[in-house]
Amino acid sequence: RVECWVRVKPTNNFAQGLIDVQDDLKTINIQAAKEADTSETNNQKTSWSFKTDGVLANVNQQLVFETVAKQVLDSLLQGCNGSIFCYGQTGAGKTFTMTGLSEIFDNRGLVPRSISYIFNHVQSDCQRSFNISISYIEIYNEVMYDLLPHSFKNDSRTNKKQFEPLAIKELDDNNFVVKGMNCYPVTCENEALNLLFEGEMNRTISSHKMNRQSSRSHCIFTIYLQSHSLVHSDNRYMMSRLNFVDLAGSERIKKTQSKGKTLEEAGYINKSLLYLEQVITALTESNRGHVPYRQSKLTFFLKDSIGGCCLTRLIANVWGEAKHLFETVSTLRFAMSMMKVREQPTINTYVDPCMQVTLLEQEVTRLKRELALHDALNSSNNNNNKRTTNNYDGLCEKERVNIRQCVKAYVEDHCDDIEIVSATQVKEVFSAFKSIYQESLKATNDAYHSNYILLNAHDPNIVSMLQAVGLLGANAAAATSVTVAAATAATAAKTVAAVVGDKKDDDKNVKQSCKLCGF
Ligand SMILES: Nc1ncnc2c1ncn2[C@@H]1O[C@H](COP(=O)(O)OP(=O)(O)OP(=O)(O)O)[C@@H](O)[C@H]1O
Repeated sequence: RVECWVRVKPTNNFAQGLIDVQDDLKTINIQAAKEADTSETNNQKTSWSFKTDGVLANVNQQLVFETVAKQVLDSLLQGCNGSIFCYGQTGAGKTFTMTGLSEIFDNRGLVPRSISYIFNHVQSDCQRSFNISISYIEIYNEVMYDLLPHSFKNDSRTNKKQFEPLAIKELDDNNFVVKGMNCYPVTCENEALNLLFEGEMNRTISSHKMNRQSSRSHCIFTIYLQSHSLVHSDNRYMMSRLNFVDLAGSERIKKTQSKGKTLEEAGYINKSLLYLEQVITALTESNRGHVPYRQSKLTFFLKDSIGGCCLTRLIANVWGEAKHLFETVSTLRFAMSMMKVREQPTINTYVDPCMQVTLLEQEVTRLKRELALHDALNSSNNNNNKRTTNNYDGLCEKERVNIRQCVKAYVEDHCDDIEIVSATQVKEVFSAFKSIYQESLKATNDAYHSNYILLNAHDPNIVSMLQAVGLLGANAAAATSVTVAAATAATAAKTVAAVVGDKKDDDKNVKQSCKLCGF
């Protein structure tokens, strides 16, 4: 299931006694006080208990990264899709968690830390090669924009009209593309960070009573990874992507006192968050077939990014003051729904079409060669070029034994032909010849060594002894190589065979020689 973590924004007015984080650092109990603004939560209910995956209170950005993002990143590098959401009321710290503060290095958020983590990993991985690219979009007032349009280098945001709205085009039930969305390849951490900062500049931000720099849109920063093995030359590759979803904050108009444009924005924000909630609810209902993804751009875009095959994490940002108790309860309720969404991350493996073509071409060439040989063999066997069913796979054990028996029969002169119908068989026949030859060579050598010993023909004593017994002529001493085999000492050598140059002694001579030598 989807994991949900609660991040509590530091405040001097923490609602002590109303919000109680248990020792397990997972359970949050909330008790509404009379004076707290809880009128809209539930008329009857005044206490709640929420069991989450963990509460991150008074923790630094690094710990949030390690707790929430690391596992998703490792899985991304393995080829699984992932999503990290920040959800919560306006001003609760979503953007701080996601992007952080660029002025202070230690305050950088999940996105820059993740970029750094990914590049560290890919640069030290000698097993795979990676291609990384980045896109950054926002959904503002139910219209989708590219925060990194082609002209972004010379064009900072002053007016939304400068940006072309993007449209989602459905390819089939499971796939869609965002027409016109740019996806930039990046080769190092700095390139990726530059894109993040460029996109940040283009985000729609307004000021209201609860946040001077309130994001008025849902922003989705996506890192795409494609990787090939450097070790195995196969045609498969992996593709995965990770969405960092910084949702616009839900807000109560009464509190933010939004007017005019900000009021209109708040309407869109609240409505799209409601649609997101409906999607989450539908995903948790086991027998519900239809999930209303199409109700908003946000849910449509995130269709395959909430649970399912995608490893999903939610950070529920809360502002733990008594006056925000209603929003805290509502954020935690959303987290509870999200925790019911099931997930089963899967590795996205694809076949590289170019490599597939190369491999198939190689296979065709091999088969053509095989076929040509097959035809040649058939025509020489007077088969009128008629092709028989051919097996291009390796031979089975039975076929190998058969071929070996045929070759043996051929070598021992029991037959005149070996029937061959494929190149695989030719290979096997050669291999059978080789092994039969080696076996017979070994058998001959073994027999020779068990019956004879070798004498050194350069040893003058041996030479003069052989001359004395008449096995060598006087001039033969100059022979470059003399091999004399004598019967083993153990059996007192009954036989001596001597070969001097091309002179061969017959058995009778040998026997006489042995006697003379005293063998
Ligand atoms: N954990 C934190 N530590 C320090 N400052 C924080 C923390 N969380 C939030 N803040 C500060 O609170 C203010 C509001 O945070 P932020 O803009 O991230 O909220 P938000 O949830 O994104 O709001 P909105 O939905 O309106 O965009 C910022 O000045 C931010 O620096």
